[in-house]
Amino acid sequence: MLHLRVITRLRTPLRSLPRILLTPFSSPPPPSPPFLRPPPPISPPSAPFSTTSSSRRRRGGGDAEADESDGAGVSLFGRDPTHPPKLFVVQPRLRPDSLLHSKLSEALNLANSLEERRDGVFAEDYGSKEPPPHLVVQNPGARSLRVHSDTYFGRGTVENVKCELRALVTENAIDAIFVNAILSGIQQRNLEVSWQKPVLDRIGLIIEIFNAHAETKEAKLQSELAALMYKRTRLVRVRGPGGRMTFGTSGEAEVVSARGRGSGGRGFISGAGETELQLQRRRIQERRIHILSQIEEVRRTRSLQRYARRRHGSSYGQGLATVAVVGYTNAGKSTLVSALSESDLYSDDRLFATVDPRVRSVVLPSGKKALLSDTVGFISDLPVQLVEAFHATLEEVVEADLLVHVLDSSSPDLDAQREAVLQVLQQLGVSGEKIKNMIEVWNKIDLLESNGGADECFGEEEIIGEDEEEYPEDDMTCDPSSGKPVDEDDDAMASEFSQEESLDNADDVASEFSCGEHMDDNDDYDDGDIASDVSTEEVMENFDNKDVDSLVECDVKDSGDHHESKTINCVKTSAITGVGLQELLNLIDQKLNKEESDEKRTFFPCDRKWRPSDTADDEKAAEQ
Ligand SMILES: Nc1nc2c(ncn2[C@@H]2O[C@H](COP(=O)(O)OP(=O)(O)OP(=O)(O)O)[C@@H](O)[C@H]2O)c(=O)[nH]1
Ligand SMILES: [Mg+2]
Repeated sequence: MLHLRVITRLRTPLRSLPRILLTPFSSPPPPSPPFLRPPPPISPPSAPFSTTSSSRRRRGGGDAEADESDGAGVSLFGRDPTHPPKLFVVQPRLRPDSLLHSKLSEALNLANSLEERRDGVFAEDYGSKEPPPHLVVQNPGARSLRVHSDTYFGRGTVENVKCELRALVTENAIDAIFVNAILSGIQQRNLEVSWQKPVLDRIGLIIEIFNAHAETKEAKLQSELAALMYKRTRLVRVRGPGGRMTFGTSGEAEVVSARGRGSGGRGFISGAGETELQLQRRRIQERRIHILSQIEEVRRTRSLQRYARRRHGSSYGQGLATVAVVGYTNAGKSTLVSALSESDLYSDDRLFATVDPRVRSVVLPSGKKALLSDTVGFISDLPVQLVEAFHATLEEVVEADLLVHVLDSSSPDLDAQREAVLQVLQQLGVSGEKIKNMIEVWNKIDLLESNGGADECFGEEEIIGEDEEEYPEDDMTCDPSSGKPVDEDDDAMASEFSQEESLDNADDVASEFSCGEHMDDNDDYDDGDIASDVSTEEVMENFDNKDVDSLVECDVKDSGDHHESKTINCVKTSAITGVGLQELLNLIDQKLNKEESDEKRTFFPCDRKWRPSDTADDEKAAEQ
C-alpha cells in the first residue's frame, strides 16, 4: 500500500517534467517548469537529442511514435533546422604555421558545412558564405603546457574566448562554439557553463554534419546511431548553479522516473525509481537496440543486392565488378564519379556533401560494364562512432573488387590526408592486398597547373589563410568584471606544438615516401627509378605493423616515351576539365581484367552449381 502511494506521488511531477525527458526522440521540448529551468542566459536545449526537422516527422507520418522518428535527423545541440547555425570557431595553435593554417581552414569549412537541406537544397550557396568568426588560442596539448581536466583550456584562454564572445553575442550572431579538438564530456559541459553557449568538439560537429546532410533512411539511421553512441559517453553530472550537482546540457535538476530499481517494491527509503542519468541511459539503450535492428535489415538488403550484382549484374547475366571510390572529404570523389559515368551526383565545396552512398555504372574501354560506388569522405580524427555506425554503408568499400583513392592534389595537406584515409581503410578491415592494388588519383590537377605546374607543387608546403597578425594572442585576457586585459597565468608559455604532435595518428607512422616525392625524383619515369623501395613481403609485414604509409605502391603513370608495361598505380586527373579520365578508365579496366584472370586461375570446378545434364548430350552418350 505504501509502495502504491509512492508511485502515485512520483507520477504527478513526472507529468510536469519536460516532455523531452519522457519522449526524447520525437517531440520538441515545451518550456521547462521553473524548478528545471536552465539558468539564464544558457540556452542549449536540455534533451540528449532533439528531432531537427518537423517536415521529416511529417514525411514519416508513422502510426507509432518509434516509427515516426525512425531515420529522422537528430541534433546534438538542438539547432534550428530551418536556418544554418552560426558557429564561433576556437582553433588551438599548431606548429608549423602551415599546419595551423590548413587545420584552421578545415575547421572553418567544417563550421560552414553544417546546414540542413530543405526540399533537397541548401538555403545558402556554399561559395557565398563568409568564413565564420574564429580565434586561435594556446594549445593545451603542446609539450610545455597541460590539458586541464575540467575545462581543457587554461583559465586565461577560457576568459579570452568569453570576452570575444561577449562582443559577438551583442550582435546575436553566435548559436554555438566549435572547438577544433576532442573534449571529454566534463570539459564540454564546463566550457558550456563558462561560455553560456552550446559547445561542439570536432567529433560532435562531424556527427552533427552527417546528421544534417543525411537524406536516405539508411544514412539517417546510421547518423543517429553515431549521435547516440557519442551522447552515451557524454552523460555527465556537473556542478550547476548554487553548487548543486546537476545533470544535462543546461544543468537541469536531477529527476526520477517511476520505473527502475526501486519500483519493484523495496520500500520508500531504498529509493523508488531511477535517476535521470539512469533514465537517459535506458532511453539511449532502447533506441540504440531499435536502430541496430533496423540497420541490420539495411545491411542484409545491401549484401543481397551486392551478391545479385556480382552474379547477374549486367543485362547479359554476367556479374559486374564494383569499384569503390574513397578519399578525404572534398577531394572530388562525387565529381569524378559523375564525370566517369556521365551522371550528375551532388557535389559541393561543403565537407561531407555525400553522406548517402550512390552507385553508378560505367562502360570501360574494353566494353565491359563496372559499378562505381561513391562513398562518404574520410577526415583525420574521423569519429570512431561514425565508422562503426556506417559499417553497413562502408561494407561496400571492404567488399569492392577495386579501390580508387581520390586525393586533392592541390591540398597543402596531401600526405596527412592520404595517411588519414589509409588509416580509416585499415580500421574498416580492408585487406592489405586491396590497399596495395589501390589506384591513386591525384585530382584537381587543373588547380595546380593554374598555380604554375603540377610537379613543382607536390611535396611543397603552401601557406594559406590570413596573416599571423590577424590571430589575437591569447596570453592576455580580459578581466570579466572590468573587461580590461589581464595577464594570463597558465597559458603564458609559448606553444611548442609541432606537426608530429598534432597529427594524432601520425606519431608512429613515419612517411617513407610520397607520390609527390616520386614525381619529383623521377621526371623521366624510368622503370628502375620508379620501382618501389619496399618489396611485397615488406609491404604485407608493414601492414601488420600498422605502417600503412609504406603500402602505397606509388608508381607514376607512363605518359611519355616509355610504353613498356609496368605497375601503374597513380593517375593525375581533373574531374572538371576531363584531363586524365580516359587514362583512369584504362587503368581500372586493366586492373579488373587482371583480377578476373587471377580469379579464373584459382577457379575450382567444385564451386560450380550442379546442373542436370542436357538431354541431347545424354542421348549422344547413350548412342556411343
Ligand atoms: N578545380 C577543380 N575542382 C574540383 C575538381 N573535382 C572536384 N572539384 C570541386 O571540389 C569540390 C568538392 O567536390 P566533391 O565531388 O563534392 O568532393 P567529394 O570528395 O565528393 O566530397 P564529400 O562528398 O564532401 O566528401 C566541388 O566544389 C567540386 O566542384 C577538379 O578536378 N578541379
Ligand atoms: Mg561527395
